[in-house]
Amino acid sequence: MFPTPIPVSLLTGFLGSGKTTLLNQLIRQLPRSAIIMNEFGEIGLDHQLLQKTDGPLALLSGGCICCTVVGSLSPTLKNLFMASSRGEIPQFERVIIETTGIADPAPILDTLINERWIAARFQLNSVVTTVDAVLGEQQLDSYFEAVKQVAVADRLLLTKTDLADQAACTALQMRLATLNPGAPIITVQHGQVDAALILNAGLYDPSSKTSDVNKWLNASHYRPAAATTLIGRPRAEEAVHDNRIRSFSVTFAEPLEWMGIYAALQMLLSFRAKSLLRMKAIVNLKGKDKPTVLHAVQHVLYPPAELPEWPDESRQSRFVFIVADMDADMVQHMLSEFHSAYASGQLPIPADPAS
Ligand SMILES: Nc1nc2c(ncn2[C@@H]2O[C@H](COP(=O)(O)OP(=O)(O)OP(=O)(O)O)[C@@H](O)[C@H]2O)c(=O)[nH]1
Repeated sequence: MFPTPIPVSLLTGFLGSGKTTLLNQLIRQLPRSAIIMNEFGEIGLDHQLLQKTDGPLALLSGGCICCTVVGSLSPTLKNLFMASSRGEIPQFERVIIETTGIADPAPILDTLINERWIAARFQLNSVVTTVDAVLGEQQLDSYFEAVKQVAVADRLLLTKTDLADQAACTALQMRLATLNPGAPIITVQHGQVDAALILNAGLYDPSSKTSDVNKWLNASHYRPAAATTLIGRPRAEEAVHDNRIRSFSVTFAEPLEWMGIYAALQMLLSFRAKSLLRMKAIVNLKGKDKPTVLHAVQHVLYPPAELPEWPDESRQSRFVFIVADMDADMVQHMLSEFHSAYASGQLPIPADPAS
């Protein structure tokens, strides 16, 4: 038996958008946090901007955490855990990973989910993305990485609002809400924010020790797949990256065949991993009274988890997707066709479909 996994929050956001400033505020409120900072250069500087913290601090220097140094994340987490268990460093109750400004969160999540030793002890709790109120528009226009960081966030923090005019802030907020309708947008100045508002965005809230699936899924904020052919603001030249992103929901009234859903998701994850930025779902599976929750990021599908009860009266299966360069109709079609093929016996169900 392992103890409750330690929550891990991923702090991302474009270069200079205020990640370290925010981190300084967070560690004041959450002194028992272990901090992992990823810096591009061989000699990192960012950590020198970090104020003194009571918790342990680890640096991943010399490359980006999502590519060159991704292999270092797992030993770093292991070392922190073991050193804390042996009493060599202070005990910590959460981990905050600050990525470089252009990191892709998927490989980081891959480490957290697919390495068994790590997955038994750590659990992703939130992806927080900072967006610069002054330069954010321009960065979203120029860099698809910035758009993806917004699209995968659980919480969006609009920083430097003291420097931007109100109209620009409002326009940027509308753009962010279009790119990621499910993530609350919180405005911050000099990183000042209540940590409780931005951390604990995962399905399981370690502070209250409860799951709030409706809050996590936020399905009502997403348009149905059929209504998403044209979303967002008009297709201006400079918003070309935004036009590649689609967010939508897919619902099913009838209980679903797990093997069909699993096969459809595996196809998407295997062949369109780069396009599947994020998927969350609460699913009514045939033969099960309780709901199953699913969560995927690019090629990574979290292990399905059964919830103790339905969050409301509805027994519909609800999926929300955030995708890039992928057609909402195609996704809906695949889920529906694979479900039907297995439900009707066209495709045989293996003896133990969950394995
Ligand atoms: N005026 C103002 N300045 C801010 C605010 N937030 C951050 N800054 C400043 O913006 C600059 C960049 O902030 P950082 O926190 O270092 O940004 P970062 O995202 O960690 O930067 P990289 O690690 O280089 O990607 C610093 O000079 C901060 O003091 C804010 O809300 N208002």
